[in-house]
Amino acid sequence: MIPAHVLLSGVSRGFGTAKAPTLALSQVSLAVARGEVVVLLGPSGCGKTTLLRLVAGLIRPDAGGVTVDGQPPQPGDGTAMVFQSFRLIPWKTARDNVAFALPRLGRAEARERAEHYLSLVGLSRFAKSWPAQLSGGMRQRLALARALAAEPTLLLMDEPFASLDAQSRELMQIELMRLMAARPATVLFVTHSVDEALILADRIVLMSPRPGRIAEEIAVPFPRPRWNHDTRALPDYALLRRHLWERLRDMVLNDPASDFHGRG
Ligand SMILES: Nc1ncnc2c1ncn2[C@@H]1O[C@H](COP(=O)(O)OP(=O)(O)OP(=O)(O)O)[C@@H](O)[C@H]1O
Repeated sequence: MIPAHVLLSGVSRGFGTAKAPTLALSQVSLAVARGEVVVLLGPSGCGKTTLLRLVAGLIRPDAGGVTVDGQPPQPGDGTAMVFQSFRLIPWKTARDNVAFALPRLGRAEARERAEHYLSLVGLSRFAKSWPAQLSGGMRQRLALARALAAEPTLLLMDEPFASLDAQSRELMQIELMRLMAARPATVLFVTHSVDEALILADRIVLMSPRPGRIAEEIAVPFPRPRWNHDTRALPDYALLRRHLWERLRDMVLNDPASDFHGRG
């Protein structure tokens, strides 16, 4: 059997105080193969970000185990993260934002690598621009270039396209798929969007809240590459979309902590 790249075994993680505890994740087990794109889909508070932070080595589980390449994860270590808030350094140019993320390289080599990745995301002309001079979509491309420039084997993406307009979001999804086809990495991608999950994932992990658990895992059968035909026109797309949407809706309507509890 091929060993998993990322492995969570019976992981539980809580926050808060003894009087007001929150069980963010309860008994979560998940194996992610090398090069697989797994999308974590679920309503607010189901522990998606907590799961990513555990895999990044930013926090430790209270119970159970997390390994990356068979070892407890350490921040850095071949793993890159991309967030919804771009987390760019405002006083550095686009090129230097990317180069800054490559501290192990010499200055000239880091700049050269930065320029290469800026060209891959179509930002060569903006290498000397400040983040404030870029549109939202361009800033997210810059954040993606910065993550990819470290040439990670594991990419952790926390709602990276959520703040983009609909058109930029679709273009970024295609961009990500193209980049992953050229230089494969294992990807754990968090989203609230059913369509984003269906377009990007090899496998969708549907999570339910309070406590965060895996409710269902779905292998996404659509052929790749998915950018050169209309995946959404496939009959199975509508079926899967409806199934996921109904499950998410039911989770939200049945969650006493949700504003939508009991409606519908
Ligand atoms: N640092 C923290 N301190 C206290 N509670 C936390 C902390 N991090 C997460 N939680 C709680 O754990 C639960 C899961 O949070 P998490 O952010 O992982 O969920 P999520 O699925 O990513 O949510 P969203 O989709 O809204 O980002 C929530 O109830 C949250 O309030």
